[in-house]
Amino acid sequence: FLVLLNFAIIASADKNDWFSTTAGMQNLIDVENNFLSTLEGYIEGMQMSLDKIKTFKDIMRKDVIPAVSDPEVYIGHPINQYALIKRFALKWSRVGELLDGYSRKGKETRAQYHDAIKMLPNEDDMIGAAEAIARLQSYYSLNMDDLTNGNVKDVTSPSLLNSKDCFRIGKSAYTNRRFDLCEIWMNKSLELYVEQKGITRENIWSYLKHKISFKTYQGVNQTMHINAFLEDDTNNQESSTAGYDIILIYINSEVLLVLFINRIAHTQNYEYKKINSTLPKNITLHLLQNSLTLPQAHFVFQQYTHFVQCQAAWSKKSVNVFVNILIQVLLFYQLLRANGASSDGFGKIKYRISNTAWLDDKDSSSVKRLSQRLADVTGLTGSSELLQVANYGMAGHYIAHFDAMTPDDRNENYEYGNTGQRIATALVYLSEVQKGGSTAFFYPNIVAEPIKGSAVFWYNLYPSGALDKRTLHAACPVLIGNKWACNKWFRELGHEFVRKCGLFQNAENRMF
Ligand SMILES: O=C(O)CCC(=O)C(=O)O
Ligand SMILES: [Fe+2]
Repeated sequence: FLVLLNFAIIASADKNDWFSTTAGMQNLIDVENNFLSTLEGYIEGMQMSLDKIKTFKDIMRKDVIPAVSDPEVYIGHPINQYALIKRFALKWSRVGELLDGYSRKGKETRAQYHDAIKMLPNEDDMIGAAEAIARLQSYYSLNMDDLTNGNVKDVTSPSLLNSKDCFRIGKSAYTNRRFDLCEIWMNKSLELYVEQKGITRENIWSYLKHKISFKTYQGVNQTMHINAFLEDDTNNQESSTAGYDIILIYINSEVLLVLFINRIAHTQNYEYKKINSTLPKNITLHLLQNSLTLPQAHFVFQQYTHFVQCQAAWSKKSVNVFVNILIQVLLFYQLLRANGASSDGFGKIKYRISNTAWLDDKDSSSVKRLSQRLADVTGLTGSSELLQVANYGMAGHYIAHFDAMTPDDRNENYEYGNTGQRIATALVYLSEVQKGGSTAFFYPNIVAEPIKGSAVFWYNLYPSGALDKRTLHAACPVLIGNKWACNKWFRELGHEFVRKCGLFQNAENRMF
């Protein structure tokens, strides 16, 4: 502006022959002086703006250094995930404002950021990230002091949660009607409060003032709902002791499967945070039994029909190769945020936080081999769905559900398609998860820990076609690590003769 002004003064003056008199030349000195102050002002402005950019850049660089040093480990930690989303949603999104919009280079750079930012994490992701932290804290009863210091069960993060972060997390809990969690986070926000832009103590108090109503809030408790749903069945079942038989199955001297066969145990405890019995992770070799042929393996497999954890123990090396190929195949697919029915219609849902892709046997020889292997071992060679690969996100989970449709679903007129119900599920783990991410089975009260290359198999239906409510299961939130898994769902069509009806409604699954 100043530069223009000075030009204006000169332009408005008559053009003299400056050389013809010294009197006028004095004006030139004033003009020069003005020019200099103008330039100095300009430089100072530029300098300030550069300093701002440099400060911003330095702060960002400091945050990014630990991320680039080992991205996979970094991303496996929930507080880092939160920090990463926050950097994009709240910091990178504003970088354009710092850049000068006048020079050609400045304009270009601004435009580049602007275009890229549209694709990157935004406010919605920030809310999702805040919800994820609240979910982890509550499911795994994480210590709040540790958590805000970036320590999750002794795995540390260079990122911390400040008062504003706690406020944001508390707010998301409030929106989700988790007033109990809102209170915890708002109290923490108050504790960590220091004078800063965009948040006052009053803001925090405005949430805490609702404390009385928090306490009296009676929400619909999903766990209670599930208990009620299962109650009629639990009374009818005879109880048996929990325990596992372990059988290893060899094919051509290569271990094909390890079966963990558990006998069903009864419990009234359906909350997954309370489940602490885990399946044994390391298989002891002295439990090895006889080497079997594929039909024999098939036969043994069929004897144990309820909850079977089968460890695909083909050599560790080939498991890695297989997994890598599968994940590479995935790169050609767009992973989509898992959709499902919710009260808001079909769309983004909170009960399942994962991205999924459907892979066809035609897509790659490894997909085909996996489908074939699952069909061979289970004997379910009839209709099945494409392989569904899932990658879980921040605190990624899937709340208690049945894979098959429930009578309620049917009332809502969901269609089975022309292949019928999902009679069975094979859930194959494609990665291990450092902490969390287990699959919880409520009725036998066991959790399957993801073991890369292993699978859990169960029938969702009795042979009569009735839903087996004991298959209620959930994916527990991923606490630390990256979880990849895939589902193969076998449908009814084509299995009519493979899996015949028993003589009564709840006849157990058993092959003859
Ligand atoms: O990932 C898991 O542990 C369970 C997934 C699941 O139950 C499903 O996708 O239906
Ligand atoms: Fe499931």
